[in-house]
Amino acid sequence: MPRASLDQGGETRSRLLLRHVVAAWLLCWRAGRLPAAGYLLITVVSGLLPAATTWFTKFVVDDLAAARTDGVLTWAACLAAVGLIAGVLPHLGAFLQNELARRLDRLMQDGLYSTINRFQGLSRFEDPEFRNDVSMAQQASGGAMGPVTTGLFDTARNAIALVSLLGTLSVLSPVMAGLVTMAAVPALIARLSLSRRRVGMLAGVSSATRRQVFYSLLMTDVRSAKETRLFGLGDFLRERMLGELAVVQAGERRLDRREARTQSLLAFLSTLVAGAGLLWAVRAAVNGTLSVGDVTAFVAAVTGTQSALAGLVDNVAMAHQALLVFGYHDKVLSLPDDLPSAPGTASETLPALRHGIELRDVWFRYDDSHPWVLNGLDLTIPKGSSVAVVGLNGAGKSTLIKLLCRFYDPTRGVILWDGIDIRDVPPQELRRRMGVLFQDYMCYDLTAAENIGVGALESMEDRPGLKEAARRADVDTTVEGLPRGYDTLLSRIFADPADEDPQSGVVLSGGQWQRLALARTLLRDQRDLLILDEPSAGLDAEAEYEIHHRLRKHRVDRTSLLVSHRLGAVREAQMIVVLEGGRIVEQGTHDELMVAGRGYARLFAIQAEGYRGTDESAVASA
Ligand SMILES: Nc1ncnc2c1ncn2[C@@H]1O[C@H](COP(=O)(O)OP(=O)(O)OP(=O)(O)O)[C@@H](O)[C@H]1O
Repeated sequence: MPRASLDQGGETRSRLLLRHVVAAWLLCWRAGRLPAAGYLLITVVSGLLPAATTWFTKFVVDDLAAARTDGVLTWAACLAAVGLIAGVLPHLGAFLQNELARRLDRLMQDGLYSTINRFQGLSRFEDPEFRNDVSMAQQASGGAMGPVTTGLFDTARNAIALVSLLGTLSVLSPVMAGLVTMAAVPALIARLSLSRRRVGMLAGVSSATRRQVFYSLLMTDVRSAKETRLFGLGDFLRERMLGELAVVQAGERRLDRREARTQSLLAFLSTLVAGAGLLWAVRAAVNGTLSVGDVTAFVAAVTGTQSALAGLVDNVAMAHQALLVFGYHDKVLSLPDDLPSAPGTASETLPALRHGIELRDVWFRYDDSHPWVLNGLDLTIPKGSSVAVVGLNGAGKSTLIKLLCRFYDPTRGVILWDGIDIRDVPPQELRRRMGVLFQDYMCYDLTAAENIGVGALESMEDRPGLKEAARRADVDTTVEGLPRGYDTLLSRIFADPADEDPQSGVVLSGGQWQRLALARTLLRDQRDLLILDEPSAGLDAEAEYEIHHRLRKHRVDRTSLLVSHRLGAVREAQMIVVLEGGRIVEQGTHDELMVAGRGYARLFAIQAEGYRGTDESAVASA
């Protein structure tokens, strides 16, 4: 089983666990001082109750046996009061416990997702180990964290109960106290080992769990529903999901079997010790060494001690397990930044672009085991110029954009912004200066206004600004025509079922979504660099012409980078760059490239011919 011990930076397992205990308690305290203090108080009082019950019972029984009537009622009243407290405290405790768990849950989720948001690159999100760690950390943020709060508090309560009961038992029989304690040691060791195995198993099946979720999402998500139905993938996906579930359950079953064996053995051992103790106590009472009250107290103390010890072992094991899971949360939270700046060079801000952006001998591959995607790329994008990048599928166009946005750092070479290495400024600073439309843009299940507004959160409430961006992307009339205009929810899955207006959730067409995504980008049009990756792929011919016409006007005097397979759309660019196999193979204006008569001219002729008809001679002549 992989990485159950979670040794980070060579730290020993016990030190790591101790650090997690301290971190969990501090977190718990931060989450809610009042419920934590209240629960702690209840824990201490509840811990003392079993011993108090034992002693008060002994006094009542002894007084009754000796026919002493003067104090017996007081002892009985004390016993009743203890019973009353014991009856009420668990409910109060449960409320505080739930409240604490809720607050802790919120704090942990906040921490986890703030950390995830802190990672500015994309590589971590493509790393299966990171995904597994996050999925384990998500478990720590949910209900599974209960044992760290309740487990640790309950451990304290059971420890208090145990100490007081052991005190009682050792007064009556030190040998028995030792025996009962010793019998708990193997139980503790076995349970700790089981909890370690369980977390190891959970981590080991984490990929299978993620795949199981993936298959089940494919069966329920509206976006995949078309293909799953058209291709009849339902049974295929269901079987795959069940296959992954079987892997997860096989791991659980193996562990449950081992747990059942171990627990039965331990239960047998503790019953044996209790039975032997009972025989000894009854014999001692017959011999007159113990009173009747002593026997009652002895039996109660043995049972109480055993159950407190079992509870303690249980709590320690559960807390141990939860702490191991918490370790993943801690691990994710302590991950360093994924795109660190070179030491001593970092600058907090990036000035506005004055001269241009230069890619100097940029080499890039997604992973050491992957082939090179960019092979020593040299490209200058002068300020105020419009540059177009064209090339066949897989040539590296989108990768180039991802590098410009600093989602990855070049494996070799540099990208300079007015001579500043972009690795020396925070990625957020760089992105603040850009407007980008990705090829695989997002369609948010939000309102139309929000779908545009997410492009620049500070403009979310600026309705005229949103409308202007929509107008430039030629989508304002479409949005105005929606049942609730800009406030129409662009999703049917989150529409309120109680809402009587059947139009409250609307689904846009592919081209309308694309224009909305373009509006989102144009909301940032005052930024220094505008990047458009296939901005018109989903548009009809008329709309494409219209959008490109608008964009051309819009890009005048703005620094822009346009990626498109439609060569008619890029011909106005001041510089066209042809990428092939991660290298620039041609560069120039449309006219220059046509005169050169190489790959660009050939592709242009093929596309032009496609629009004109099938006159092969035109293609051949190009
Ligand atoms: N996240 C990734 N991890 C690993 N390889 C990737 C990743 N993204 C892209 N690639 C690989 O990098 C190469 C270039 O991909 P890229 O998306 O940059 O091409 P493109 O020129 O934009 O293609 P298209 O015209 O099809 O959009 C491809 O071989 C692709 O398989």
